[in-house]
Amino acid sequence: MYGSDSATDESERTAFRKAEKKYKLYYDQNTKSSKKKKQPRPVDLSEVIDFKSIKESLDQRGELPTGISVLQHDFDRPVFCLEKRPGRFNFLDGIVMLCLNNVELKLVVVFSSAGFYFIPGALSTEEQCHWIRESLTNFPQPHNRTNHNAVYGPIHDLFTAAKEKMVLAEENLQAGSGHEDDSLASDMNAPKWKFCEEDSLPSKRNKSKSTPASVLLRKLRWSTLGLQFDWSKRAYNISLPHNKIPHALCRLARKVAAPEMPFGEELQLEAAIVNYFGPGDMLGGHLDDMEADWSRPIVSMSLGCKAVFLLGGKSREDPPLAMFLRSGDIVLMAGEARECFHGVPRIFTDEESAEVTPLELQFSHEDDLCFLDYIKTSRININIRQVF
Ligand SMILES: O=C(O)CCC(=O)C(=O)O
Ligand SMILES: [Fe+2]
Repeated sequence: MYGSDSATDESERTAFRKAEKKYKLYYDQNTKSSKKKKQPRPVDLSEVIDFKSIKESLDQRGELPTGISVLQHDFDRPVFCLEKRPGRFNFLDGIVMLCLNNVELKLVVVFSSAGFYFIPGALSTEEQCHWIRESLTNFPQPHNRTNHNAVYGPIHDLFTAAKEKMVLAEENLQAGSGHEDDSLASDMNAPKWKFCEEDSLPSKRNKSKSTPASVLLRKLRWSTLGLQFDWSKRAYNISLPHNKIPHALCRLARKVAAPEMPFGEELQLEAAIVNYFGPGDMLGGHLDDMEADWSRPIVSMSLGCKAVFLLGGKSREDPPLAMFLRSGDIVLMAGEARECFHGVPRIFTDEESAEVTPLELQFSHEDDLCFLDYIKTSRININIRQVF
């Protein structure tokens, strides 16, 4: 899955790496005054596929760019589909079949899809807000693991603690007590962490050892739902305690995955990864290759700030296609597309490019300002998959 994307000399040279560097956020160093706010380096976005404007030109003029088709499907929005994946050889574009039908010889050209589908604006603003709330409050709760588990063990109620300006501080272990619900953290001497008010900490030294919940929230990079993934072994660990994927999420994923499922079969949604991106964060090129059957679809939804997504080919040498992902877009990667490198080199957190105005309006109630505060400069991705 992730992790193998260190910027070694070799990876610098691949077409995928070059595209990542093209879109990645860099700041201009040579601002004359050091007091001047550092400026993001301008990036050429002219080659980025924009499915929102493709949908507009389909709605208004019935036009579609070459290489992209629209699927008849019971989803109430158009489902776009790439006719071939990046890097695919031309002679494989169409498979020519000879059919013997009642003595008549027919020549049929079958265009197989690349297994990559894009539904722009699939989620309403209300649905987006629902999944943003869930991603920040319920999804990072134990038994679901997060990137913070490795250091702190399971953390409860991070979002509330951040809202209440709490700090996470080390607590002396009571004799015999251990981490209650983290089977990997079996070391009884491991420090235990607890949220408290900063002023309640007894000494300056304790204060310096504590971490504000708001910092931990900003550093939340992933949480996992359903079957838990053990990153150290790079495998699903079915013996770890886990919660079921919420029904509503399964229902949504099944509906989106339907065009890529054999007739009568239903996708079993067993695991999901929630990725959290702050300004400057990226997800390096990778394959999701830890599942038993790679051809099974992955359903992936975008929330919050706009991003650039790269879809490469089966080799990092294949030049990837870049496309915008906006809040409410859903992507389906199935069949061949499951074997393609992909990643997110850039999210846009500036007011103009983030395109989060509908979320701002929806989260305008006083009680929701904490969600708005987060999502204005963040992106969340939820991707759901069958493991076995
Ligand atoms: O953030 C995204 O849109 C992609 C996430 C992804 O590829 C993954 O988690 O495997
Ligand atoms: Fe992925």
